[in-house]
Amino acid sequence: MGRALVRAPGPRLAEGLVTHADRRPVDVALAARQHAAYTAALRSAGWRVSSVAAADDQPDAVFIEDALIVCGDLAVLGRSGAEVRRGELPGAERAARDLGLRIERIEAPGTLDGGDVLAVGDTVYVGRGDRTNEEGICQLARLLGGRRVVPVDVRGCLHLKSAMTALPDGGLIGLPEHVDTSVLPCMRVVREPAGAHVVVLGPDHVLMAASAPRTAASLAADGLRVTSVDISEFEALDGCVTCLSVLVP
Ligand SMILES: CN(C)C(=N)NCCC[C@H](N)C(=O)O
Repeated sequence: MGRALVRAPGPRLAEGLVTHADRRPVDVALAARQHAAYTAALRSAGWRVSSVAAADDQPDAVFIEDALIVCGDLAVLGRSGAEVRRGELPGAERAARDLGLRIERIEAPGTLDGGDVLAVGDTVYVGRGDRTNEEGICQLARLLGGRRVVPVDVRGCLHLKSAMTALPDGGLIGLPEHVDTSVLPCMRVVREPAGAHVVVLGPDHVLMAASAPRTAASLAADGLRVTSVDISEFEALDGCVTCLSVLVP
C-alpha cells in the first residue's frame, strides 16, 4: 500500500465546529485513543502512516482530509468555506512537500474542503455546498487537467463524503437524499448515516465506523473484509472515517 497522512487530535478538539450533529461534550482523551486505534487499523492494512505536524491552536486540524486533496503527484491545498479552519494549512503543506508532491492551492474567492472531493477512477465528484463553491470547483478542475470533474449539489449534511463514498470496485454507496443524484451513476443506498462512509484500504478491504454495523455486515456478506473502528468523539463533531486521513497510494 502507500502512505497515509494523519494528524493527531489537539487539546482544543472539543471546540471543533458542529453544524449537523447535536453538540455534546467531547472526551479528548477518548478521542486520542480512538485516533490511535484508527491509525493502527491503517498500519495493519499495510499503509505507512505519517504524522502531519500538530496545529494545537486549530480545533478541527485532526480532520486532515479537508486541508489536502492528493491526486497522483499533485497535492492541492484546500481553502475552507469555514474561515476559522484556514489556519490548518501550513503543516499540511509541509507534509505534502515531504512526500515530494507538487503543491497547488485553491485561491480566493474559491473555497474547497477535501471532504467534498471523491475520486472514483477517472472521475472526480466534488460536492457544492457550504464549504465548497463553484469557483473552488472550477479551480480544482483546472488543476486536475484531464480528469472528469462532476459538481454534485449537497444538502442537509456537511460534505459530499458525509453523504456518499465509493467501494473498492468503484460503486457508489450512500444516502441519496443528501445529493443531486441526477448527475450520478447508480448508488448503493444505505440507511445508517455512517454506512455512507467507506475508506478503501485495499482491493477487498474497507474501513468503516462502528456506528454502521448493518452496513458493515452487508458488505462483509458480499465478500469484503470490513474493519470497524469506534470514532464516536469525531462523529460528535460531524466527522467520519474519511476525514481522519489522506491516503497517498
Ligand atoms: C467528510 N467530512 C465530514 C470531512 N471531511 N470533514 C469533517 C469536518 C468536521 C469539522 N468539525 C468541521 O465542521 O469542519
